[in-house]
Amino acid sequence: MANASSVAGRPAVLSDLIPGSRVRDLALVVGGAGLTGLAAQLTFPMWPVPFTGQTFAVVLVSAALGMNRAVLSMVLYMLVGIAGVPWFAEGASGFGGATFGYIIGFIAAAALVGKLAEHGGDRTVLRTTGTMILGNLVIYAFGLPVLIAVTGLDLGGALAAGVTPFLIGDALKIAVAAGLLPAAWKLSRR
Ligand SMILES: O=C(O)CCCC[C@@H]1SC[C@@H]2NC(=O)N[C@@H]21
Repeated sequence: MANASSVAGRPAVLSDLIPGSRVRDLALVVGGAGLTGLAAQLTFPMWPVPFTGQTFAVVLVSAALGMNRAVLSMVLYMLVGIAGVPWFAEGASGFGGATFGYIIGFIAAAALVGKLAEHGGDRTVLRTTGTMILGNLVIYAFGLPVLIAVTGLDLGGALAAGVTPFLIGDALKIAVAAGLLPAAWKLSRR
């Protein structure tokens, strides 16, 4: 599942530095879903939307894996959770619910963050921060309509329940993730 630049011999995203192909890709996809499931259990219960570690995992995994593998990883995360594995926030599973839009948003964010990373959006702290902020905004954009539909909140109420309380925490998660990727590139000297 190589992308254009890794085919040309230059690693496009961090995980291209790992040798291998199919088995490597499978391990990365499964590992990314697993990390997101673990991060979902780092949670601070709030109603109707809990604070969790998921956004940290989503932006980190997406930038490190690139678009195709990241999208597959988040689709796997969603499908396994729908199938009954309790690895959504607070040990939940199944289809639907007030926070299901965010889970769909993880897939869209994976596409955007992964694509931007393939084009160098994870090479400096500043660029990585911008890439990850965009990904986080996509997660909110998918989360809000479902939150409104399921809870009956109006837009103002949904923003107050589903976005505003998370701005600082999500920014801190991005600050950590945005420091890790360029540092890893530097260590790899590529
Ligand atoms: O039910 C789930 O597994 C999804 C929970 C989504 C939580 C959202 S993601 C964006 C925002 N940041 C957080 O820490 N929590 C919410």
